[in-house]
Amino acid sequence: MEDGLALHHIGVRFGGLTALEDVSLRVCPGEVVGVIGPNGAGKTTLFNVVCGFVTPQTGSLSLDGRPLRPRPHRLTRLGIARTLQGTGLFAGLTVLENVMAGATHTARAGLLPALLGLPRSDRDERRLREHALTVLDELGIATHAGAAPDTLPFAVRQRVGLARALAARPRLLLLDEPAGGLGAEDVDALADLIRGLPHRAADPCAVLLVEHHMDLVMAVCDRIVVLDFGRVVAAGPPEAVREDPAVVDAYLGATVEAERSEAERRHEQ
Ligand SMILES: Nc1ncnc2c1ncn2[C@@H]1O[C@H](COP(=O)(O)OP(=O)(O)OP(=O)(O)O)[C@@H](O)[C@H]1O
Repeated sequence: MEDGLALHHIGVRFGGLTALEDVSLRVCPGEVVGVIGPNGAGKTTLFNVVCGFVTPQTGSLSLDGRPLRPRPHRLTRLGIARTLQGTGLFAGLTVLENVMAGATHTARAGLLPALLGLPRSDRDERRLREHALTVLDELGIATHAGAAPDTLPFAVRQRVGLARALAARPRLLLLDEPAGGLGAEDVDALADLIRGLPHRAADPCAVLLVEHHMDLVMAVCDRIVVLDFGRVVAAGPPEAVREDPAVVDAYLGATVEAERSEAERRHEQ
């Protein structure tokens, strides 16, 4: 039995442009797997393939060894949840309601009983509310349960987005640039949180992390896949990937170069 998510030889073209070519990767239960690469390397396209926003022209996906054809609205039923860049929270709902919205598919009663206010939906709602509060508590933001998201600092809103995804009790969480817009201290706290996700006592979940932030990826991932021009140029544990000449060339080299130019620019000022 092949547990977890696997991408097999995925290829995506947009007109004449090859966004992904022959990309294979696997995320097993208990793992945090990172996808990094320079701008335009194909990270977002890969994320969109797993979410079902982009259908690859070649290759296939599987979940626990069974063929997977992801559709964005069916992901949570497959045990997959995602966060997107930014927080994407509903402004008209409280923090708690936003998190409950992440788990509505687990409610046994359908929408109609809920609209009619029938007793079974009351029970469902109580269950959802309790679970949402537990997740908010786990993420250290339960005190904000009654707040409107747009009154909260970005780092808290970002956690609410994460809580909403976790409320769906996923076995696999897809994170798209979760460090975007966070300060160094918040990135450290996020790293601790991500590292713990596969080891949660209730609802442990593996993580696929697509991220620019090199320090975060190096700190939390068991394995890293490096893309460049849509191809996998390196894959392995962080310490091996960090040393890989292809990575230094494709990604770290570019970063070091950019940092050096920035330092020189500051020095000249
Ligand atoms: N919908 C689209 N139509 C046409 N080209 C696209 C589309 N989406 C992505 N591309 C192109 O595919 C390539 C890969 O883009 P992608 O956004 O996946 O890279 P990325 O690694 O996420 O980059 P970044 O770090 O800048 O977000 C790029 O050349 C991009 O311009």
